[in-house]
Amino acid sequence: FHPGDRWRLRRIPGPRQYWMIGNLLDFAKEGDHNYFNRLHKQYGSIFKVWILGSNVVVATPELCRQICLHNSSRLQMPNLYYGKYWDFDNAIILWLKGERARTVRSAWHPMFYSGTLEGIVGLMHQAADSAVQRLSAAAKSKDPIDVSVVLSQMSLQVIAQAAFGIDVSNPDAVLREFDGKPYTVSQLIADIRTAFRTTSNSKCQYTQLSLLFPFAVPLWRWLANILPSESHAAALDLRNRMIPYVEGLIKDHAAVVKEQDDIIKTLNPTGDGKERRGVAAGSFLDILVRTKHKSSGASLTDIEICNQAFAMLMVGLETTSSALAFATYFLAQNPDKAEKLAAEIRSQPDNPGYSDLTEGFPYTEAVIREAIRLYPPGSYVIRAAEKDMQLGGYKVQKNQLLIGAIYAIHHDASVWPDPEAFIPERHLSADAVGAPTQPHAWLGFGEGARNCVGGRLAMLEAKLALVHLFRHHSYRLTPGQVPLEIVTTLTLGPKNGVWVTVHGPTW
Ligand code: HEM
Repeated sequence: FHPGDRWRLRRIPGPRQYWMIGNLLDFAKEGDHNYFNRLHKQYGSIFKVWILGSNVVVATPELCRQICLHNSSRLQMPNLYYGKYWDFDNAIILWLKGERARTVRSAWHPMFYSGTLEGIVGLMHQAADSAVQRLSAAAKSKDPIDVSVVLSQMSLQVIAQAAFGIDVSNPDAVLREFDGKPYTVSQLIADIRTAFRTTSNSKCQYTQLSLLFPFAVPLWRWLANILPSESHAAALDLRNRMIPYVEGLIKDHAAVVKEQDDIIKTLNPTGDGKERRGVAAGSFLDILVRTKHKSSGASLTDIEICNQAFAMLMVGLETTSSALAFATYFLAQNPDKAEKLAAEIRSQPDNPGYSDLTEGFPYTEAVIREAIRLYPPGSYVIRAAEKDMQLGGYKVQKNQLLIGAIYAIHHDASVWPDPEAFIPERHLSADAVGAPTQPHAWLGFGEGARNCVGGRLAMLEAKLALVHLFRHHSYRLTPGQVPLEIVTTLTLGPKNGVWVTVHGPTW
């Protein structure tokens, strides 16, 4: 069906590809992490698959690093939307390329400077305190609780407050009204989850058809809008709420900025209003509104700003809370490690500040890194080859889609001894038992110019959360969850949550 691809990649090993569907069925059935892991064991460090296009998959730290360092764009998913928000999907950071990607990424960076992060540590303590209160209530009632839900509410509280100053602690609080109907915090949370699930829309038949027959995209777009699939309809529906909501925030922000400028000008008529310009810690919107495109000097459009705001809520929520849920899962299974963690936490001040958290708590950090190693929320990276290149002894051509199979690398016994075991100590020193046998083997935040921008925020929040969760409580898994069921949408997360019973500080 794709004779050109078949011929070009003929020397690279890989599973049999079926007419039209390639390897899509196995990929969908097994989940990307299991599928690439199995193929890595069968075919080695480099192999080819066909999943909505031909892909060359690499599964060693060195090759993964090579594709990430030499290429800085990914696959662009087809845009199947109509109407006033059609441009929205063209601004998703994950798919941006070249100068536009650099500008938009640079708008994210100040969010993660030390000064900004220092400013939101207090907020993180508050959010973690609320999570602990819910866990204490579960300890009292002795009822099992899904810790992933508690952690995801905590992450949302942090990210929504830090980025927009929205208080999401009350699920019934009304954020705005649309056509006289209230838009509440719980609806926003549901919308973020749907947005996350439908971002790449790879399970929608029209997306699949567009990737199979790209020349007919206008036809698939038309069909998607008159006969939408379930996921396309959900994605459209939430755009009609979330985009006006964020647009409203931008308008409010502009009004506040103008008011402040007016006050400053009244107090200091010769000034130019720059006194206000110090970036208020946590105001992602403020940073975005003032970002200019590097070449044209033009401001970001409202749609671009909305999209980043949207993305911040999505990626900031699911990834960190999944990593924390996984960490709790492994700690609940390994009481000796949980005890060691609790001992480190109890040896430190109650409410550690920014530098205590970033410079201290080595075991806590090792626990998080180990949880992400075993279940990386970003289970693979994608790049498009910028030019013809040699990869693992094979020639690949410009524009070839390349995948770095993070999960498979993290589970490779030749890289990580005893790979299925939860051993946080392996991250503490190069000669520790279980330490990786190769450099750059931990790829939890990706690599290169398109690595995770939010890694520092994620690590800070995760450390602080564990400090709160394990200072006063210990956790036992409710039966029937080993091995944990995993779901992969845009990221990898626990399929049915992580159910635990909550107990006192020690086992
Ligand atoms: C434990 C939590 C997290 C994990 C494991 C994680 C992992 C990843 C991975 C693997 C990538 C792809 C990197 C690559 O292609 O090389 C990525 C990209 C990204 N992450 Fe994270 N992430 C986490 C938290 C966050 C947070 C909290 C934010 C922001 C608030 C964030 C924002 C982003 C963005 C914007 C990108 C795309 C960057 C680009 O395309 O240039 N992430 N993340």
